[in-house]
Amino acid sequence: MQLADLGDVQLHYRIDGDPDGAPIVFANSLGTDLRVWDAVVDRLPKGLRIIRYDKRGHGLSSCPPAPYSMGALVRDAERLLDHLQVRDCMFVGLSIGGMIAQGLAVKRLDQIRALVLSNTAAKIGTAEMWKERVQTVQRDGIEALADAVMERWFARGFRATPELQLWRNMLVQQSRDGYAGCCAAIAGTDFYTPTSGLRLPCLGIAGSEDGSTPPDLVRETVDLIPGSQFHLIRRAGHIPCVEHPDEYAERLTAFMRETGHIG
Ligand SMILES: O=C(O)CC1=CCC(=O)O1
Repeated sequence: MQLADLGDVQLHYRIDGDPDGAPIVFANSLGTDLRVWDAVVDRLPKGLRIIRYDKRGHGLSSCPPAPYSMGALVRDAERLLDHLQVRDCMFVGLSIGGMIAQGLAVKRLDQIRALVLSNTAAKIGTAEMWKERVQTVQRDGIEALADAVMERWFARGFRATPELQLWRNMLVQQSRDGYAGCCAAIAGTDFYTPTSGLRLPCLGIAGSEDGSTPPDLVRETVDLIPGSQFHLIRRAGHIPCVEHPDEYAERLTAFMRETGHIG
């Protein structure tokens, strides 16, 4: 558990695995922290340098005043990777983390050699929808959204398990300002044109029951990058790394082998 002081923001990050291994970086979604990757990290092959971080306003990172821009979130990731001297990583971005991944790949191809765009899109929702969400959070807190968010995050079967409450707790314990700040960043993001210009190995991952970024939307985004692969996880919502870590880690590992990221 470490903190990178980037001046205007302090980012909490964690590194597991082999310090000299091939780097894989994970960026999580709105209202979550780096614990969403715990089960996947446990299932990855040995010998990787596994880096996870909490974006601004989330987890144990600091929370600058909202709103945030996508440019700021991308710059945070860029500065963190420079701070850690990361080059040629595989970058796995979940939802808003996948938007950060697209922005970073456009800006710093020296840092990223392959992308995993999980449950994300070039554009998510409408500006109006995000504006309403910001208003609700600022007025009534994250708790007011939590039940609806659980329906999008997880498929029906998982929602019936006691584990659901843990993830609901994680959501409502996030900072109200940090959550609203990131909603504003998503509202202002449309990466269709820049992402269309990307040329690097890309894997899209979608959940069959994802209520936030349905499979067709994920596929439409990864299809912007020629040669991309697409993997659908069945009986999964928006956070399949939590619901189906075995399948998720297997697919990541296969992609790392196919792209030569690991031997
Ligand atoms: O809360 C949701 O709808 C899920 C989500 C959208 C963008 C993101 O990062 O999470």
